Amino acid sequence: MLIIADDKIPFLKGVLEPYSKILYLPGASISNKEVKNADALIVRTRTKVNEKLLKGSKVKAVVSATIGTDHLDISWLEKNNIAWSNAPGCNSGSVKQYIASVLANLELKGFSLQGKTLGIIGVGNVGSKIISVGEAFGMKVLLNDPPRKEKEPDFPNTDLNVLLQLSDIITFHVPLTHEGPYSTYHLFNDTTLLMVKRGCVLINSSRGEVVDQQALLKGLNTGIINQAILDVWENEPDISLELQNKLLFGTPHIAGYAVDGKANGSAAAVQFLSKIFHWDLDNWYPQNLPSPANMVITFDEKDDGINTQLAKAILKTYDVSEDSRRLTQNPESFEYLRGAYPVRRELHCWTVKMPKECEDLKQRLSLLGFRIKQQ
Ligand SMILES: NC(=O)c1ccc[n+]([C@@H]2O[C@H](COP(=O)([O-])OP(=O)(O)OC[C@H]3O[C@@H](n4cnc5c(N)ncnc54)[C@H](O)[C@@H]3O)[C@@H](O)[C@H]2O)c1
Ligand SMILES: O=C(O)[C@H](O)[C@H](O)COP(=O)(O)O
Repeated sequence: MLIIADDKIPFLKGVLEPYSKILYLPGASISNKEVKNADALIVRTRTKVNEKLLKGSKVKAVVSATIGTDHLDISWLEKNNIAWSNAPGCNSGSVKQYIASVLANLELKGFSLQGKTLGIIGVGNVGSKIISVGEAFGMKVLLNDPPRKEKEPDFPNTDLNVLLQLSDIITFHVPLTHEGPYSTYHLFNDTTLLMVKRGCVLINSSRGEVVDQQALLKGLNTGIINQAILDVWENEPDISLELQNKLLFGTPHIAGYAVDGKANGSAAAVQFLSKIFHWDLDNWYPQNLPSPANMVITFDEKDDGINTQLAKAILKTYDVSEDSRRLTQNPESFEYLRGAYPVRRELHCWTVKMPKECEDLKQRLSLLGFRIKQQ
């Protein structure tokens, strides 16, 4: 048996070898020639899994160690009886930390978040975790997810245009889709630009093509949009330098790249194949995940306001401005920066040591997912 695996998926080496021959290849270079004799594929977003790749092969199963599925031609896979899966929710905690870090930076730059409105478009695994980030900073939170509203009549949906008009910060967490009533390709465009509250902040960490970059540029050039933060871009890795220069932060598609998110993705991939090929890895999970040396945060800046304290705690776990700086220095290193990503652990891995009297701060830190130790 032969499995082809993307060589950038961590924690896999040695795990599947007792069950199959494994060929590790760079994701973008996996082609029909290599795949011909494979039984299964383990991919990331960089491998387009479609008829061109799989035609004439004996592949029986494809798994992507990612949340997104827009690189998989699902209808072709299903028509050809090829079992497939992604890793739902795997790095949602990592994206939560990314958005928390963006908000923390905004707070410390003087964009006071208390009482402002956060509009979340797409409220699935990631979007639902962003609600508590907004609430922790004392923001009002509006949600837009028409597919959920259709299935769950009680879902508190805000019409897209209303959300755009009322939100000080708009953040996208939708899948990239090109068809159907809820298609998201260029969901943000010239028309929706005219709906937003003047001076708003736009964040996109979903897929680049959800936001029409020309419309975003127009928004930034005219002041309709005050600041924009992009983790995902049209035409990755060839990003628009004109746009990059106008962003508050631009990062190389790493919002989901905390160690925890990657470990969850690898585990989901292994467990999926284990069930199909009847190995005894149905509950497999990577051991000894790498961590920073010290994951304890001590609070003593009692004079800071509560949102400043929250922001400082978040930035001790992860500062998005550092990822943005690295990409600004080397925009052509987009893929390199992804491959050589430093160790980052999600918020729930960090302990905050704090004085007993700060009950409100404690609640807000808990909303963000921190472990709390009161002294
Ligand atoms: N930048 C990164 O590193 C990173 C990491 C993880 C996920 N992502 C992207 O974020 C997307 C969302 O992740 P998720 O785990 O929350 O996915 P999910 O499938 O759990 O949730 C997506 C939500 O979007 C909703 N939706 C679909 N079309 C919509 C529309 N037109 N308007 C509003 N809502 C709509 C769906 O109903 C669903 O609730 C992924 O598909 C992936 O593309 C990016
Ligand atoms: O869809 C996802 O899970 C994320 O976008 C993920 O971070 C993609 O990572 P990649 O497969 O490109 O390494």
